[in-house]
Amino acid sequence: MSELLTAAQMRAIEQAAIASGEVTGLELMERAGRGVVEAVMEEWPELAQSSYKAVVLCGPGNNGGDGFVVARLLKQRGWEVEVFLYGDPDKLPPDAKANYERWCGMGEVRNLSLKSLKEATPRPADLCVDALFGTGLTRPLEGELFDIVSAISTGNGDFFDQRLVSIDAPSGLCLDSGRVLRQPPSQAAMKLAEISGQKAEGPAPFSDLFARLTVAFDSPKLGHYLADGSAVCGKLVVKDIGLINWRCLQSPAKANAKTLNFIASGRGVLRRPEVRLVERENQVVDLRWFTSGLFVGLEKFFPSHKSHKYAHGHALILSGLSGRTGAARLAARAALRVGAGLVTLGVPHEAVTEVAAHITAVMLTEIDTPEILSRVLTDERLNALCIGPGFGVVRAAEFLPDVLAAKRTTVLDADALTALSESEMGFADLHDKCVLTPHAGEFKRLFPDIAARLAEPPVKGPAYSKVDATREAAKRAGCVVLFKGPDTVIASPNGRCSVHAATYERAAPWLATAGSGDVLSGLITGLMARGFAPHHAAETAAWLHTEAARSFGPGLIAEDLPEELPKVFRALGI
Ligand SMILES: NC(=O)C1=CN([C@@H]2O[C@H](COP(=O)(O)OP(=O)(O)OC[C@H]3O[C@@H](n4cnc5c(N)ncnc54)[C@H](O)[C@@H]3O)[C@@H](O)[C@H]2O)[C@@H](O)CC1
Ligand SMILES: [K+]
Repeated sequence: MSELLTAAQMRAIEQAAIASGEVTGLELMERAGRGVVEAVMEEWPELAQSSYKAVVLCGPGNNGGDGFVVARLLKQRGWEVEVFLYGDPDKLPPDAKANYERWCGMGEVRNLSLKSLKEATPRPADLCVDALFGTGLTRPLEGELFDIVSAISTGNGDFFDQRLVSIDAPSGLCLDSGRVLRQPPSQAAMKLAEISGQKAEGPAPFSDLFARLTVAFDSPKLGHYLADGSAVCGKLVVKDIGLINWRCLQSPAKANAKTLNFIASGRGVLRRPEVRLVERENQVVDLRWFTSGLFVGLEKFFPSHKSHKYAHGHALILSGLSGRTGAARLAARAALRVGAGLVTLGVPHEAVTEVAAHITAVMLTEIDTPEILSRVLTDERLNALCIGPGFGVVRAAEFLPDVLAAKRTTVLDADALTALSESEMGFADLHDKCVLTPHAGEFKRLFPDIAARLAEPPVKGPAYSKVDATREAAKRAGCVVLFKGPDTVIASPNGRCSVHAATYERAAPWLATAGSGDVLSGLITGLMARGFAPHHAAETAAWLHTEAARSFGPGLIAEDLPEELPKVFRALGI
């Protein structure tokens, strides 16, 4: 299981390990540099066959220190290595300084400028190592540094031949938010923005693919997955630097006083991960648990139905008016495929014929008014609800009070979210068994101030992130919020948070197709019917949704997603 760390958490872990006497900072830096060289040779095996030319750009902190280690290790392999330093060598932190000095015994260090870089690369280098900034980036790049980083971004390969490896992060990327820090806007840009009514933004050194390979240490950071992170990192490799086992083995009995203080301060080293990456490993375990029938919770409500279909729950999906019933039918099909025991569509009278013509395993009940819904919900076996897909905003506003009063596990999506944002009732009636599934536009309508903060250009680090925004939203709403995107963030009011990334090797751009969101809602509803807690259901649904899309491949339409699930389950061995 991966936990996604903030830069401060990573720093705190390193400091605690060093303070405990487990390892020195110098040794950690050596392991980091070794990890980078290893990752480079794994990514480009042709580079391991002979010796080549590298340019290494070192920054003023420990990221630069890693760069000096990489330079030394490549030189020891017989490479021609040109090293550049941005900043004053006398001001380097101690471990970086030690590695600077070791390198000085092997080769020259040039002052980093566009001119010196051009002079040193009459022919492009085979590898460029970006060791300018990592977790210590606090402000946007400026001046010549800005120009250099813009110039080296992949595609601008005057100085090197395509292979750009970034140590820890593409320099300029905020590792807490996945956003590339921008300079404050110029006066002219502000004036222009004022006229066009848009937000003024200063320049960023890059905004799309930067590195071909990014090598991080210990654990991935939030910024590797959120926002632009995955686009600018290229491929992400995380190398162990020996701290994971140390963290696992730490127990209060073994830890020394400094570590104990650290644990007590609760800064995230030894306690449960604060943000987890939703991955195959943890979802497979969870899925086995649910298909084995050992789920908890429902038995206590339906003791006599333990091995009956009711033991797998009964989901009620509310349908829109005729001509708009497709969305709810998609959701219902997904709920059934993901294993809800029974799924019923609640359909308005005038759409009954339309819906009945399309369904077989899904059941149908007529629900025309909120009063009828309340009557239907006197059947306590209906344990999960979904309202919103194709439902109509006005109807959603009428139904919402009764839906929420029923206090079932409930997914609110699409029109239900718009109705919620327009209604006077605010978030007071939501309860902790609700899941809101907004995309960016719906999120903005529901939480305009939070969305505005997230839209502010990131001019200093750590920048406000989608994790910050979703956590704030979940706290305000008092329920789980799943904020959609290629970087989906799921947060609970207690701060529990997960990131599901359909990026890097899990990218499935064809998932952005009409009706795909309705399927996601159905999956969450179905899993909640089966007894999954809301946060867990949202995580697992997001993962299965992408997995089904990846399994099907390009050409996918929303209808294919539920039908692909059996294949996904089979591939998982369940
Ligand atoms: N601390 C440790 O023990 C380890 C650190 N490691 C490396 O160390 C890195 C973190 O090192 P640091 O905390 O020194 O941070 P960085 O090396 O990322 O950068 C910090 C320095 O950059 C300056 N700076 C920040 N933003 C700037 C900007 N826009 N323009 C100009 N200067 C700017 C800061 O004032 C500071 O001097 C990690 O990313 C990783 O690569 C690894 O060696 C593993 C071990
Ligand atoms: K870097």
